Amino acid sequence: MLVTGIEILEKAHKEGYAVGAFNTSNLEITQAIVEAAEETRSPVIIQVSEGGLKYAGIEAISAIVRTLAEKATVPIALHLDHGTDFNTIMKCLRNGWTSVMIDASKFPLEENIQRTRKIVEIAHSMGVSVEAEIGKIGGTEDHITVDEREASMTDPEEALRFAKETGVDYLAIAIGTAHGPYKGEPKLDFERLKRIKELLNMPLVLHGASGVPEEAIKKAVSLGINKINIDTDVRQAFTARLRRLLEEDKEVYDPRKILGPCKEAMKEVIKQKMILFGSSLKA
Ligand SMILES: O=C(COP(=O)(O)O)N(O)CCCCOP(=O)(O)O
Ligand code: NA
Ligand SMILES: [Zn+2]
Repeated sequence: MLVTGIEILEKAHKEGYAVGAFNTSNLEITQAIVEAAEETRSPVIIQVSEGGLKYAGIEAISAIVRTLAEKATVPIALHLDHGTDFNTIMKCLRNGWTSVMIDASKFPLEENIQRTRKIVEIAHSMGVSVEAEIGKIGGTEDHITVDEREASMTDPEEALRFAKETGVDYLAIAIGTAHGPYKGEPKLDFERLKRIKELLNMPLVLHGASGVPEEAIKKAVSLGINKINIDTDVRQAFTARLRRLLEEDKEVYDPRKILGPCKEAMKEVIKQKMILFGSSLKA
């Protein structure tokens, strides 16, 4: 069933587990996420980035996700990932999204608070939950120095003020992860996470979780992460299966015979994540 993000994440926060938030931009990825959630009995957040909306068209991808989510027997939220454009966020709200992220983290704190509060007021008036970001979660391609990385991490006291002044439902924090594949091993600042959770006592979001070792994920969940964003690992599962399939079968030409196995490969990766995050059997 289609539910709001806070319905899923409030329970995860109270019971101390995390829920996967997986990006989609087409039918097969959406099917892989929903089937993985059904087979592991997990709640799940299906999210679309602004790039994904451009690729699929907001009406089409909204119809695919909402149709599959409403038929599913596990709770599913439809979430806008990294919403930066006001009109795009409003379009998602008009298209039945049940959760939106306003990512104003590139602005100074005061402006991030103003922009976030505005979206919270509108979304809450429509019964939709809101995620925001404080601190900067870059991409692994960003060439930043160690001090810059340190400076980009979330300041716990600022996070407390941000949460209080915006009314946001769940907060994306920067504790050392980055979008995209990692070159070395990411080092998460667990002390910082622990402090933020103690101060805020609300659902917290980890971006850039693909490529983070399982032990670090488990520790982050034990310290209070409740929503975990995964995109790169699913993309890589799709592409690895595709390459192998075309290598092994030079004759195949039916997209269903190509996309079908790729969907299965993505589903297996997603199921493993759901079990790792502790969301299996929580639906
Ligand atoms: O935090 C994450 C995922 O992080 P990951 O890369 O570690 O999986 N996300 O928020 C997903 C980012 C998706 C970006 O999509 P576009 O390419 O369409 O802009
Ligand atoms: Na990553
Ligand atoms: Zn992200």
